[in-house]
Amino acid sequence: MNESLLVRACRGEQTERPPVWFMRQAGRSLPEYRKVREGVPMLESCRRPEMVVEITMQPVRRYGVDAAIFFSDIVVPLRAAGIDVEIESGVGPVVAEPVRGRADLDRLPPLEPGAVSFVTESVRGLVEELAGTPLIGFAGAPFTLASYLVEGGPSRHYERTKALMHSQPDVWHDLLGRVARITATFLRVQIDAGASVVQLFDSWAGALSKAEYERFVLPHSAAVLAEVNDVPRIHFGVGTSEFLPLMAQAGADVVGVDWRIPLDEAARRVPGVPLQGNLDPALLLADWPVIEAEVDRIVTEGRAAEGHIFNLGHGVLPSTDPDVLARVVERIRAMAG
Ligand SMILES: Cc1c2[nH]c(c1CCC(=O)O)Cc1[nH]c(c(CCC(=O)O)c1C)Cc1[nH]c(c(CCC(=O)O)c1C)Cc1[nH]c(c(C)c1CCC(=O)O)C2
Repeated sequence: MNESLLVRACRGEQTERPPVWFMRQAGRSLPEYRKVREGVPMLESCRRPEMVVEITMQPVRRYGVDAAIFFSDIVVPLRAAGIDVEIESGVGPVVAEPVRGRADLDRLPPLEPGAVSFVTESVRGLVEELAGTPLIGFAGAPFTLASYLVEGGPSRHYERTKALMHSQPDVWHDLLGRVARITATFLRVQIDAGASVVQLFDSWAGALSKAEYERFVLPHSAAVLAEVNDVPRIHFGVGTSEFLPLMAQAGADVVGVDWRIPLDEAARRVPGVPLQGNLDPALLLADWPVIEAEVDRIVTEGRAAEGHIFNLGHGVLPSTDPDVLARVVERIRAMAG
């Protein structure tokens, strides 16, 4: 497993071609996914190992990607720790009783590994089924999870979250410390069951200034990443180009880059750090010659980095044509020479 293209790129090796996988490769862009999920609520599907194995395998079978991403959700560990959270279709995570002050912190107990035994069972089943293709375990980073807990759901401006961090910093740090422990446990369970690599998703960290990230977020993401340093760690954010060095400093082996800066520019910002990215997922809806040129540009610019994992700059959009993703994989695989 250590010799998979993915793990080699994570270690900073120049590979004959970049390994390729897609964030949100398992999910609504696939008709076979919609069929399996019919009538089963999202979080319920995450608790059924057979379904998790099937959905995780679907894009691996269809595209021949170089990694599987565990089918779950960032709120699964919160729910397992006892928080009343649901995923509403077309909306995202919705928290029944948002965290607004100190009194609410008691509702965030540690996550007992036994409460996610369905994760252990799913990962074990997957590792067997994957027969050598590496499995990426994942979790939401403390900030992104806390934003849902504080706002009560998806947010445009994160105003309650920012107000809390600045007005009650002690409550904020207590909250992020608790979420970090839950996140670390969730990742540990996946690693112990056989995940080869982990990715920490700080999808909404780009809402913050560099100074806010450094003071209010970085120490907590660093605490999570320090606890899982026995496997390669990918640290991903959207809109985080202005503080890529801090994302690396938090303890990442690989930094994820969205589409806002080219990879050679990203490589200058974090010298020596392997990169993952960075095709704009919206462009997958453009004509094929446009996509082809973008794929080639990204692979070329990625050579400036110490190791490159080809991915999108954010998740696959539900309206994406799966055949287009198949062609992207085909084009990259053909580069092996
Ligand atoms: C912010 C975030 C969430 N969840 C996740 C993130 C970070 C990644 C990112 O930034 O894209 C991570 C996630 N969610 C899911 C996966 C595993 C599948 C994969 O990546 O291939 C992963 C890695 C499944 C899912 N998670 C969700 C779906 C869609 C649910 C469905 O099929 O009905 C899937 C396949 C639901 C979800 N869960 C969340 C959102 C915003 C949504 C979409 C809501 C909607 O538009 O319906 C929270």
